[in-house]
Amino acid sequence: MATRLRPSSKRCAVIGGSGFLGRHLVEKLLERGYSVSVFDIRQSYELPGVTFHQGDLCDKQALLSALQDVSLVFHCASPAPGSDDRKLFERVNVVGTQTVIQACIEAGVQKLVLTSSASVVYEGTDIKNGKEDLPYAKKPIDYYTQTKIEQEKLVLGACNKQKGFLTVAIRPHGIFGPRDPQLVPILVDTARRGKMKFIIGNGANLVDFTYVENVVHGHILAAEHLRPDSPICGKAYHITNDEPIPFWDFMSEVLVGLGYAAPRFHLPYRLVYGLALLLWLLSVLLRPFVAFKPTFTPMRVALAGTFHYYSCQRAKEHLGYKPVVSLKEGIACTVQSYPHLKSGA
Ligand SMILES: NC(=O)C1=CN([C@@H]2O[C@H](COP(=O)(O)OP(=O)(O)OC[C@H]3O[C@@H](n4cnc5c(N)ncnc54)[C@H](OP(=O)(O)O)[C@@H]3O)[C@@H](O)[C@H]2O)C=CC1
Ligand SMILES: CC(C)=CCC[C@@H](C)[C@H]1CC[C@H]2C3=C(CC[C@]12C)[C@@]1(C)CCC(=O)C[C@@H]1CC3
Repeated sequence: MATRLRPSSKRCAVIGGSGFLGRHLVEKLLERGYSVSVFDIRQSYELPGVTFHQGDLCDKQALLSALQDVSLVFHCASPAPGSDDRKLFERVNVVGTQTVIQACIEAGVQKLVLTSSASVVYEGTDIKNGKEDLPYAKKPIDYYTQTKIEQEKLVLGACNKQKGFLTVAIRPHGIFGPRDPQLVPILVDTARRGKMKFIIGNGANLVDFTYVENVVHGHILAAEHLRPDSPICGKAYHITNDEPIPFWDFMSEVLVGLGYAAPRFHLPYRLVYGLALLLWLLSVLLRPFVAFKPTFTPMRVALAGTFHYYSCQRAKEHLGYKPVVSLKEGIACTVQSYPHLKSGA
């Protein structure tokens, strides 16, 4: 019988490696001497040292060919959080994650690092310095959050020291940086349409935003600390910039950096939330006749008007985590990386 070679510990796979976070992770892994297989539904770039496998993560056979001789897997694929396609979220985040776990076990992968989200505990109300022992949201704010919860439970529950399959989850929050397809582009689009004039609430709500390189750093630390004797097996870790900032100060710094005016006029939180709820209901009721997507969804209003920042103490103690890029530096690099989004461009 042929003996299966023990996969090299420097050979890894990044599922979702064509995406924003995934690509930054791939670049850092290459810098650190790993060879990388990317598995993604699309191929968005080419890099020496990277083998691309295009496929859907619900397809176990396709996954198995990407996981050959791989000892470490990062799973950071997900549909975009802005979508409201419940079936897609369930298929990719839940069924797909079950398939990833089965494929990892069959392929002899030893470590699986999941990109979860700090929002798994967020219900639309204030969270101040939240720790990992907060219960999962009983009423998740959307299908994205609901399926991120199920996904995290599946991955952490699959950790099995006896069978040599170790898992850990990283919970970042509000990732930003060069090539982010979401935060800065949506912000600029809203500003260009003249809708970024108002501050929702009193503007004092602190929120975590995390520069993408810090998120990458947290993932690699977790992978390298994941051993049978380590306390991190089967656990979740908040990874943020550890510099909570008023939501509207962060938005204003990015806007002003790109040449747009900062929002100035205050609107009461409850009023805006009520209006957003009404608009959302209307958009659902009218969907068969007219398609319109409100900019200020109840989810965005809640994120813009409440406190949601998290403690990274556990990551500091167990992983030796410390952000490598400050918020100020992160904002400067991000603004610089979007010349085409500058006002007047
Ligand atoms: N951005 C943020 O602020 C935060 C993100 N996260 C988590 O981080 C992870 C990465 O997010 P981010 O980089 O922003 O997202 P991206 O959308 O940029 O990257 C996700 C990648 O996964 C791919 N993908 C989607 N469905 C499948 C599938 N069925 N099979 C294979 N690949 C698939 C996407 O392709 P396509 O684009 O074609 O869909 C995309 O290339 C996600 O798990 C997200 O939940 C957590 C906290 C905050
Ligand atoms: C009010 C307004 C129009 C703000 C524009 C920026 C928003 C698009 C972002 C502000 C906070 C962001 C955020 C996420 C997506 C983009 C924002 C709403 C997530 C929902 C992404 C996925 C997660 O896991 C949690 C994030 C929380 C913060």
